[in-house]
Amino acid sequence: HVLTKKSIFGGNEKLDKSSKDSLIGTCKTGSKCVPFISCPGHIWHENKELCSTTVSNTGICCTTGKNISMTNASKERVNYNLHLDSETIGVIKQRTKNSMSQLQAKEAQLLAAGGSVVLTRDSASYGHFRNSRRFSRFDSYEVTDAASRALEMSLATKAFKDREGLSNLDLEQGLLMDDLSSTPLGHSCATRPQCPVVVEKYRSIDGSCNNRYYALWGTAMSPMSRLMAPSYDDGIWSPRRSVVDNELLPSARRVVTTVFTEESAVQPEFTLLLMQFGQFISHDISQGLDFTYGNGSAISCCNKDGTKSLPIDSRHFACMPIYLPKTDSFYAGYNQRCMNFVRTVLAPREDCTLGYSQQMNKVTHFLDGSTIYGSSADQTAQLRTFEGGKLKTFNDYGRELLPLAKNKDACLSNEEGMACFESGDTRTNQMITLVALHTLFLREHNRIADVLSHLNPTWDDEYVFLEARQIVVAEIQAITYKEFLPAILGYKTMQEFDLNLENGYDYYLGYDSYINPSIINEFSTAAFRFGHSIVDGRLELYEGRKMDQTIFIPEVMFYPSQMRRTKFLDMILSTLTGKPMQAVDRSFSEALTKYLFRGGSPFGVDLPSINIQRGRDHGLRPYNDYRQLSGLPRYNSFEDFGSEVGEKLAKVYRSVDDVDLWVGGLLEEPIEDSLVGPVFRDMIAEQFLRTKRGDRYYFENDPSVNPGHFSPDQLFQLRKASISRIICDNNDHILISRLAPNAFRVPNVNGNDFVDCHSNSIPRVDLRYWNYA
Ligand code: HEM
Ligand SMILES: [Ca+2]
Repeated sequence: HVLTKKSIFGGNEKLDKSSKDSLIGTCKTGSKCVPFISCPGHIWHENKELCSTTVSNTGICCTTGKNISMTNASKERVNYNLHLDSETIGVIKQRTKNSMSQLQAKEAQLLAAGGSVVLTRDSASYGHFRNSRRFSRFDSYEVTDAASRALEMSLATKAFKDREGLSNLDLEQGLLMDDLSSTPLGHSCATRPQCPVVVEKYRSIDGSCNNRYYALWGTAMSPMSRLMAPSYDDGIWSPRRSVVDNELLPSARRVVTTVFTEESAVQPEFTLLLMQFGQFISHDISQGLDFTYGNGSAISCCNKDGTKSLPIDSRHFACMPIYLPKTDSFYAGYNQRCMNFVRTVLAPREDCTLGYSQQMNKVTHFLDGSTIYGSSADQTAQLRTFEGGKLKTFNDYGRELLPLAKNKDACLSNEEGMACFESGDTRTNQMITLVALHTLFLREHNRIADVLSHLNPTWDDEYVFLEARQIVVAEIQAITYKEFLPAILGYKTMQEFDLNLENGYDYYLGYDSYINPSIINEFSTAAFRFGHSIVDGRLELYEGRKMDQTIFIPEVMFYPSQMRRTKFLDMILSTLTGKPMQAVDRSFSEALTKYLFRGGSPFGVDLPSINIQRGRDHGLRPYNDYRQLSGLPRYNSFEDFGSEVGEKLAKVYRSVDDVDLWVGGLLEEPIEDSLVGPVFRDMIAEQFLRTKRGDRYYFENDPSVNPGHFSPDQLFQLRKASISRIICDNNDHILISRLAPNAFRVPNVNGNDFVDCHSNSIPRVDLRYWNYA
């Protein structure tokens, strides 16, 4: 019996049934059995045909793989074409222009008035804003320009919607399909990259032209994609409201203090390194930036002392401050009633149509080491030495650290003797354990560059750089799919979604040019933020057996100077690989809920509240809608969440259909051997499937797809890559000579026993297979 693997996505490769376990299932010809989430457009189809994706899991027969998102009500969709004639466009254009000038005039007015409309550097909210740091002045200009063009299109959509009397549903269904590029509104559209005619052997730095037909897919500064159309009150950008009476949703902070706790419970199987690697790769694939004023300064939405939010007409249009209840168990003690929150910048739609707003992803959507190399040619150039293919380092008395940041704003303090680092990602200094990972991969690049130069003496700087980068990216991908994802998702899900690496010398044959590799908004704004629950607020550092210190993490956020202590990196790595992470549950360290980025002030910001608010900012639909998307029954009452949590939810939300995605997802029971519940599991698995199947340069792809493909021998080597090997090869060799073979798992449990770094149990990627001389 022969199944067609790629038929639904356009290809027609024949596969033997026995070759892929994930293809168990019987569907009519022309359709494929996939997990529900992989087939969004069809979930709501009347004649849905069920099938089984693995022995135990139910899926759906799917005839299209295009990422079309429809809402529940799409059955009632009326099919009519709207024509944007030149008169209509003229009117819209004029209205948009007026609205834009009004916004600009107001901004200027706010800035001129001064006072509390700009954040002060000493506040915790300014620490939060540091996560939005632009790389350079030019970078800042580019973001602002793209964001304001996108905003223009949103305003144009509003004008059109009002004029034609359209409903929100019309917008959700993407009814406005006319390409406006040749109309007067065209200048607001995304600039389409010019792709080289000759095939490029290496992936571009900004991710452009990865897809041969959709050059923008996955490119830095392009919009995030979505599983489902957004839920906005106006159908365009204003935050959703309660389904009960269209009143405001409960304060995000009130949800946090009512539903979440701050207890510490360890996850005994996995180490803190799993947490830290998770943040590292989340930074590789996603970064939303907050709006700023045109001059780059940080927007404040609260008054100076935080006792109230600024009135709507005297604050920036991107303000969405978080209301802090008078009775708040923590912030009330500091008389705080307002937490700053600024909305994410928008990106022009790829297809130059009118429609709902879309959030920009600042970095390349691909898992391509952009945290190391940057997401623009400009940025990469500043990180390279242009000698021997290497990246710049700061040589601190013989220890190679990340280069020092020139930007005074990159850390809390950037004085003489302190340290503050530069890398391909502007969030590096946020966490000292994150700095440690960046340092390891920087050293790995330079280590590989040295070996390659030695093996191939005729190669010039450029060639060594590109080859070393390609190997480092392959290692990151191998570690992610071989070690990281199985820990998060469990082996069954890895199989069901076809996420495992191929074996031996085989190429992966699943690339599909119809798959949009872009980051899914629901993934980065909710599902992958499950990681905030596994953070431990305190890090115990030891020098051998001697206790060195306990770090309360807010003390080292944007303050990584201790990296300069000789034994510090090794101590950090010992802790990351030796101590268990926290459990995935509804409990968060107070380091994140009370003291985040506090710097010198007595209180910080609350990350869980920010996550909830961010979900509303990005128009994420309520949790229940995504249950349906995953093929699960909707919850009808709060009780369905379990009686204890249900009661808590009922205290804050007025309907189960109001519960925010991030909240609902975290409250789920983990399924089978996975760390997360079914909805988050589906979203994470679907994202990493697209990240793999939609990346032409994915390291296992074959020569017919990947112009920079590896040889079978090289692939065989790359599949040996492991996070333990990366640490063994790139630590300071002062305190670390032994590690467990899988450093994401707690050592000395289930055979994951410490071995010497020279042992074959932590295999090496043998670079002699890159000898072309
Ligand atoms: C010490 C640990 C961490 C800190 C202090 C931290 C802090 C933050 C902050 C401040 C944001 C931006 C929030 C916003 O304004 O919306 C953020 C976003 C995010 N975090 Fe974390 N985080 C940590 C660890 C993690 C981990 C372990 C993961 C995943 C395994 C993770 C996944 C994410 C994701 C996916 C985003 C959204 C990125 C984007 O699209 O902008 N974080 N985090
Ligand atoms: Ca990337």
